Amino acid sequence: MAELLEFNAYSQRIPLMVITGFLGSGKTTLINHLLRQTALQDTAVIVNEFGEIGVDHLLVQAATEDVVVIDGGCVCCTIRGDLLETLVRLFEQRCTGIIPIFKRVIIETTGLADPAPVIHTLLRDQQLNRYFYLAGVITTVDALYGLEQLDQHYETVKQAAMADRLVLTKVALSHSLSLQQLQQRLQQLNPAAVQLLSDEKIGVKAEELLNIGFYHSEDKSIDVGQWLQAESYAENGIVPLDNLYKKTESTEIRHDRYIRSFCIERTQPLSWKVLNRWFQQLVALRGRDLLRVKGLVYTEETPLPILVQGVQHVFQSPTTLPAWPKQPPVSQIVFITRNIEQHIVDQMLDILTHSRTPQEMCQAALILLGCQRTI
Ligand SMILES: Nc1nc2c(ncn2[C@@H]2O[C@H](COP(=O)(O)OP(=O)(O)OP(=O)(O)O)[C@@H](O)[C@H]2O)c(=O)[nH]1
Repeated sequence: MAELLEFNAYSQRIPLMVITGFLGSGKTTLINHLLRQTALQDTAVIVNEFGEIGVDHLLVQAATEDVVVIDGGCVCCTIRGDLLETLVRLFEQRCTGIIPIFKRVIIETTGLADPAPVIHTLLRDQQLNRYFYLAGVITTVDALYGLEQLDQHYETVKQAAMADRLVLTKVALSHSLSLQQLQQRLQQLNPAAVQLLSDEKIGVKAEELLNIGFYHSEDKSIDVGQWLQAESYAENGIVPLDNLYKKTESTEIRHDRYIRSFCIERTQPLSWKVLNRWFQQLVALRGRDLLRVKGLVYTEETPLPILVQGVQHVFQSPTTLPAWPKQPPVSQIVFITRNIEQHIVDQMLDILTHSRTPQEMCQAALILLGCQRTI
């Protein structure tokens, strides 16, 4: 996390939304629903394989080699080469009038894949960040098989942990008790992500999936409060995660059992150097287990808030925002981790804040190294 980004660059960039979710959890079905709605016209959709898009052929207006233009001006295209290449190519085609001027991009990830590499590219690639920004992550969770998938596939846990919105699909097929249990587990796993219920016939309202990041491109407004939802992490801390498993005798590995979500708060301004060192130690020693980090920090160097976000070992360049959402200013950094406890992360920040010598700073790293790691 080196240079600070100025916020005003955002208004000139195109928002990117990632739709992820386990194999067969309903990503394509959801996208098909969304593309039919006027609120999501002027959207470009990128999928991994052309055949997979399954866009309703009745919607298709024109097709070239790897791009389909849909009624209403949406564009669907396949990843040829890598994601970066595809996005740049789409942007060029948009500028030269080969395809309609889209206002946002949806990227559908493959069901079995870890969504982190896609998110890393979107957060960090400098060429891409000149034209686009990551506006949010939407994760589909199968209401019928979601509980089982959370138990058995760490990818499902990661996909849910990285989400800004969770869309529970196939709700009409699921039993109300298991749906409730799934919602509870997802709430524990990712307390800030709003859960939307969906089914093949109903879908979800496009408006509920727009404006899910801190910057709303539609009206160029900022809403860090709803993006961060720091309060939901505080409430979440009251319920021990393991309580959700008491009713079962099963000894299977339950991947989400090791997920922790919490918010670190400081009312006093922090040194940017200290914050940087804190993130660097966390990333260097446990980057793999930092599933999602989002925060607004109050530093000694500027009266303005600085926004930080990262997924595992990749952080976006920190961005200075024009004003605090509320007074007095306070640093709030939310974490979703695998097997890293709040008190460790909290203690590390305290140690680094009061350290004077390199030996003292090492103490913070030693605490993290000393905590249980294996799962
Ligand atoms: N009843 C019902 N079926 C659904 C729903 N969503 C998806 N399906 C069905 O589930 C199957 C998989 O849906 P897709 O939308 O292809 O899922 P996907 O996540 O895109 O699948 P992959 O790309 O293979 O990972 C299809 O047969 C859909 O018709 C839903 O909400 N309700």
